[in-house]
Amino acid sequence: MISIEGVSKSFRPTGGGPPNQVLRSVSLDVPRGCLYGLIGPGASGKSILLKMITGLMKPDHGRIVVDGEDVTTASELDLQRLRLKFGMLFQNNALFDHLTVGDNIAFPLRRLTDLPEDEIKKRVDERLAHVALTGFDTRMPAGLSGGQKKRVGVARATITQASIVLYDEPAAGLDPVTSQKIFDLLREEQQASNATVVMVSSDLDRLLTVTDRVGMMYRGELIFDGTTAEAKSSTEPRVKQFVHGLTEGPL
Ligand SMILES: Nc1ncnc2c1ncn2[C@@H]1O[C@H](COP(=O)(O)OP(=O)(O)OP(=O)(O)O)[C@@H](O)[C@H]1O
Repeated sequence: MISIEGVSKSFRPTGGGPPNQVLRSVSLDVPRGCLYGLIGPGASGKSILLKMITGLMKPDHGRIVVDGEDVTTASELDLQRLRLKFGMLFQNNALFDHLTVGDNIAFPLRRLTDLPEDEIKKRVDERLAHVALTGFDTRMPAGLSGGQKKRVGVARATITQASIVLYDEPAAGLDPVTSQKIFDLLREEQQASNATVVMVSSDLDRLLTVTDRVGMMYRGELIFDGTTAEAKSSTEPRVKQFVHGLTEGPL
């Protein structure tokens, strides 16, 4: 369960001028075992909210409680322990080019746990099988297609069996069929582990095929929170325009 309570954040421009308020008193509960899709136009605050859930960025006001622990006041030491709870696939969190596929996937386990190497290898092989890349462990990322790289990213994000998994644009740059396959894979992973997942994606047509609930951000505010069906039938003009990709409307 992720509980976001009245979170606000502003940035001061380096050259002076008025602060840019990027989150405005956002409150939101993501229930355990929910696949939550966070949508909204560019620069509306979606990625910032994901970063705050991990404790990577602190809000100016409000707090975020993850499985009963307040990540906004957690010390660096607490956060290190808490990061075992999190699997992440961030927008620019590309694979390490100098590491093999197997070492990329093993990376969170080596950094966050002291599991023996044979156990790590077992888990890497199991993850590779899950994302249909058995035998790819010694390959280098440069030799993979875009879709294969994303699947390696999914394997890395899920290897610690984290109870909370965050994805920022997990299928960006892929063709529609490969993109749908990535979303289906994420959904399967989430259901198999009953993880709580928050996913940002601008590929609404595919995102909304796998979400349980949807939230829409607009200029730093959460203007909608409801089930996927409610999002699709919303009459709120901004939500309706965005969800259905209409050219006419307030956006
Ligand atoms: N470190 C930072 N310093 C200053 N401003 C920032 C910083 N990070 C983000 N912002 C600003 O916060 C706002 C929200 O950014 P965010 O990345 O959360 O948007 P987003 O909704 O994820 O957008 P997109 O869909 O384009 O990725 C933007 O105006 C951005 O310029």
